[in-house]
Amino acid sequence: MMISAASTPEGGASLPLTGEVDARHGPILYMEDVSVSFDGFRALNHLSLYIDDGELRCLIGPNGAGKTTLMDVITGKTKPDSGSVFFGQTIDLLELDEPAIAQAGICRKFQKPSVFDALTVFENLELALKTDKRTWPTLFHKLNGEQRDRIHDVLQTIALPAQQRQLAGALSHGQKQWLEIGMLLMQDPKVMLVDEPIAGMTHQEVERTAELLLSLQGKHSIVVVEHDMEFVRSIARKVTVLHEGSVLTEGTMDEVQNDPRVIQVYLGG
Ligand SMILES: Nc1ncnc2c1ncn2[C@@H]1O[C@H](COP(=O)(O)OP(=O)(O)OP(=O)(O)O)[C@@H](O)[C@H]1O
Repeated sequence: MMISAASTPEGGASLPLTGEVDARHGPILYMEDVSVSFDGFRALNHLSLYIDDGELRCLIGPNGAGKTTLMDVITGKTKPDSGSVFFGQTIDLLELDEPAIAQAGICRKFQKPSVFDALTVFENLELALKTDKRTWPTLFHKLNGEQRDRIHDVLQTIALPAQQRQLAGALSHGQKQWLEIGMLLMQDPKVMLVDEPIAGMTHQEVERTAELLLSLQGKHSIVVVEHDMEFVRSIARKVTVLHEGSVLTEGTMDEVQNDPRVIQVYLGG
């Protein structure tokens, strides 16, 4: 879970603060001409991608298209062979390690929820507060009013105020996913990368997740990787289709679904 990485930045390096990201004259996040090879296999092939400040972007593509590798490059897990990756206009992500990138305001939600089952919903959010954990050794530190308000705001956003005293382990699968999104929100990220958020959810949970992600756009820039086309249609403004490590096309869901190249890639024909 990126929360732990974000909350334990390696000391020493001067880390850019979230508020300093400069997206005034362009995208909040961009990758240009990025290539990644694994043992000679090109997982990303001269890929360029631009994400606007506050947008909700969906990323689709067949298995092996490079979606996970793209996320890994943005979060610093994988360093590309070539190309550039910038956060705002000034922060070169290739110069930062994973904890520094998380600290700068880019967080990632993996497919499987990883909340602390033995803690309450409230305590999970409390743990995720953007504080320096090196000077905060216990859970039972006294929250100030602002921190309490922040937790209550996030509880409202993820629609779990009624469950705040419940153990996270007793939540449904969907509720655990929302709690983990809430834990990321506690860090007030600029960019959230969300990997297959609805896998294993009930129909009702899927609808609620769509509402949640839609409510976050504008305040955060969100990149969602998802295979479920119906879900993508329900949230997408702009869809990027990856194929063989490159952007095949971008546009509205209707545009990409009617694109013969996309049809061919998905049908394999
Ligand atoms: N660490 C690695 N070593 C070798 N090959 C890798 C590695 N990581 C990814 N690949 C290969 O790179 C290609 C792109 O993989 P990636 O996981 O990014 O695709 P994806 O679009 O996320 O696929 P899926 O939808 O199946 O998750 C695949 O062919 C994969 O086998």
